[in-house]
Amino acid sequence: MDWSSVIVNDTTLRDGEQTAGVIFTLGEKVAIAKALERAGVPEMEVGIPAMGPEEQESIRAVVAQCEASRPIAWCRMHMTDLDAAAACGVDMVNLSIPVSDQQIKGKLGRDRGWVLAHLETMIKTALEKGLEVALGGEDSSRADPEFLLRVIERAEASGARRFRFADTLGIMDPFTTLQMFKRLRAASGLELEIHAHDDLGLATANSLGAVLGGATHVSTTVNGLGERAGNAPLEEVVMACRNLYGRHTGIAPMALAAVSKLVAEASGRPVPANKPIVGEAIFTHESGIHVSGLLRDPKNYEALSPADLGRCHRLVLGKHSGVASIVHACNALGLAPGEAQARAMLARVRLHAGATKRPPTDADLRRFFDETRSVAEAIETLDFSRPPQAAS
Ligand SMILES: CC(=O)SCCNC(=O)CCNC(=O)[C@H](O)C(C)(C)COP(=O)(O)OP(=O)(O)OC[C@H]1O[C@@H](n2cnc3c(N)ncnc32)[C@H](O)[C@@H]1OP(=O)(O)O
Ligand SMILES: O=C(O)CCC(=O)C(=O)O
Repeated sequence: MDWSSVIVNDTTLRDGEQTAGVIFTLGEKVAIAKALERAGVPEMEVGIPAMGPEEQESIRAVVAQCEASRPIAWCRMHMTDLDAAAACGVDMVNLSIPVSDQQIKGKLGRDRGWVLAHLETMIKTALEKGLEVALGGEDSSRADPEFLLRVIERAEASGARRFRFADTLGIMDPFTTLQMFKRLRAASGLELEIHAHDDLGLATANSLGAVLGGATHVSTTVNGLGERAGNAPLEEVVMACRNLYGRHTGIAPMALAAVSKLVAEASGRPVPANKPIVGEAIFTHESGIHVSGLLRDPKNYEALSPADLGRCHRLVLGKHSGVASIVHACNALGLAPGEAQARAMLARVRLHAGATKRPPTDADLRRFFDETRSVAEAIETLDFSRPPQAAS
């Protein structure tokens, strides 16, 4: 295993499209796949062949354009699903099976013995059809860990190359995920993938826990699309693996913004302004102390390098600005207020922000400059060494 890298399996086109109300046209699917491939995403889940001819057509179209990325189809434990996948031209499937007692009994009406026997039959059949197999353990986080180990052992003996641990309901935390993956890693030589959902806002953290515990692969979706609260966002996983652990994904940070924009438009799910990595406002600063610190040295308030992402810092004026912000904004307009005038302008900026909830425009700032010039001049000529005169 190469512990300096992590392999991303992006499932925007499968779990991402399962977001309620989201649907990609064939053209959008191909465009997203191309963008992911250009960005350096090595694997992508491209859809569910069992859904029928239309889905199969779009899978074939995506497969046809994949050169560097490996397309993977999602299948249930049905022969017909495998046949449909093979007909789509993929050479690898994620063959999914519930592994928690809750779902084995409550969803499939089966028992553990059936799961072990059936996964063996299905993996062997897939291999005979020329399909490599990742066994997807649906609801792994609610499974009995001892049974999970038996599932993985049987999958390995049957010829699967990977086991995917799905936290289907997003109920894990990073610490238990780390321990779980250490245990699975110690027990098996298979590739191990984490598929994390974000119901508790922990999908990225749990994916990192899995990576530290020995996961070789991580499922992601662009902008964190996916069932309910979504999956681990591609952009967060890539940047956190790189910046925190020096683990490379081969995915270009510079490409993340464009992929995010494309998926936001195609999905009709806008990206919140403060969304980590790709949000429009993540490098925008208003607070006086931060702006003053940034102007002295950007490293004072830089979690990520905006340049790595093809971005730059943006400074705006508002209620929380300080004098340094005002002077900087004025200088950019060729204006040079002294300290007293800058303080007078700051009062105007705060009034403006309170009244409009917007930063001042350049024209507003020029007006504040003109309006405060005489006040500032008057203040600057005051002689504070003389006691104030009593009113007559
Ligand atoms: C956790 C996940 O994200 S799993 C992926 C979920 N994604 C989707 O469901 C999106 C696409 N789904 C579909 O288009 C449809 O549900 C289809 C084509 C897969 C199946 O459609 P239908 O035949 O109408 O079945 P329906 O959706 O009503 O029920 C699902 C069936 O799959 C079965 N099933 C669920 N998981 C599995 C599995 N891993 N292996 C085998 N069968 C399974 C269910 O038991 C149920 O079977 P039944 O109808 O014989 O009782
Ligand atoms: O089949 C799998 O590997 C996982 C399916 C899935 O999307 C999930 O359980 O959340």
